[in-house]
Amino acid sequence: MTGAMMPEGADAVVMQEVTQRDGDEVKIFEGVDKTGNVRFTGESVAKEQQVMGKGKYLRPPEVSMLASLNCPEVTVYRKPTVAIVSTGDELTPLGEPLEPGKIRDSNRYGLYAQVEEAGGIPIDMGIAPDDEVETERIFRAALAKADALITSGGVSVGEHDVVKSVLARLGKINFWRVAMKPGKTAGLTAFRTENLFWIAGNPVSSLVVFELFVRPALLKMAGHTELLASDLQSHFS
Ligand SMILES: Nc1nc2c(c(=O)[nH]1)N[C@H]1C(S)=C(S)[C@@H](COP(=O)(O)OP(=O)(O)OC[C@H]3O[C@@H](n4cnc5c(N)ncnc54)[C@H](O)[C@@H]3O)O[C@H]1N2
Ligand code: MOO
Repeated sequence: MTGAMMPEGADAVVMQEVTQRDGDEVKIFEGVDKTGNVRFTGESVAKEQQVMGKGKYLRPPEVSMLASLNCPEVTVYRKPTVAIVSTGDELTPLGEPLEPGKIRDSNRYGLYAQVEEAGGIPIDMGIAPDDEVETERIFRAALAKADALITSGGVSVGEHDVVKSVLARLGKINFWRVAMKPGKTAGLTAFRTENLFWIAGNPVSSLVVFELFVRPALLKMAGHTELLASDLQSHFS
């Protein structure tokens, strides 16, 4: 009877597999330590012991622990909503035929998956053309419903690279260009309380810049205190 209260006077339990019933008697074939197979009140969590603190990530074990302590509700951070835009007239979404000179848009789908994996809620804002007015309209629409924006492509110095001038109008450019490769054209604009991350169009840049700059920011927005993967922490220290 696993889980039952100990009968009065008993202080250990023998597993029934090592016993044999013989009328009113029980034969026991294996010894058991005093208090063997007994769980005591307060054994896993002592009275007034703190089981988890602020900034703790609620994974399945934490949820199970909260349930065992009869905590049906806890205060949590809201998951950040993150709008994702690909920019460039050459881009073709999935499912459409690829015309000569066109490139399949892969960043938007990769970034979507990265946002989900980092615990955010992605909002797909589609592809913005190489046109300042339309790009600004799409960015503003995105920021009306998201806590952050990630835009890829059009951030270099070419005449079709309209993203930088739109982002300069929208807010304060905190940085643009980082001494790394891939990803050297990464930048960050602050708009009200929202962060706008700009990433080069190169698909490898997109993946790497997200991991280095965007993921830690999203984790911070979601209340996490450990922002860098352990292998990155050791690399930076
Ligand atoms: N004069 C200079 N030219 C370039 C420089 C520089 O410093 N000076 N840096 C180079 C580097 S490094 C990169 S990276 C690119 C970054 O420029 P952009 O962000 O403006 O990138 P795009 O031209 O828009 O795209 C680069 C490449 O990636 C393709 N792309 C764009 N978006 C997507 C997408 N959503 N999915 C898949 N592929 C995408 C795009 O078609 C281009 O082939 O600038 C260099 N030039
Ligand atoms: O340095 Mo560019 O930003 O490859 O990718």
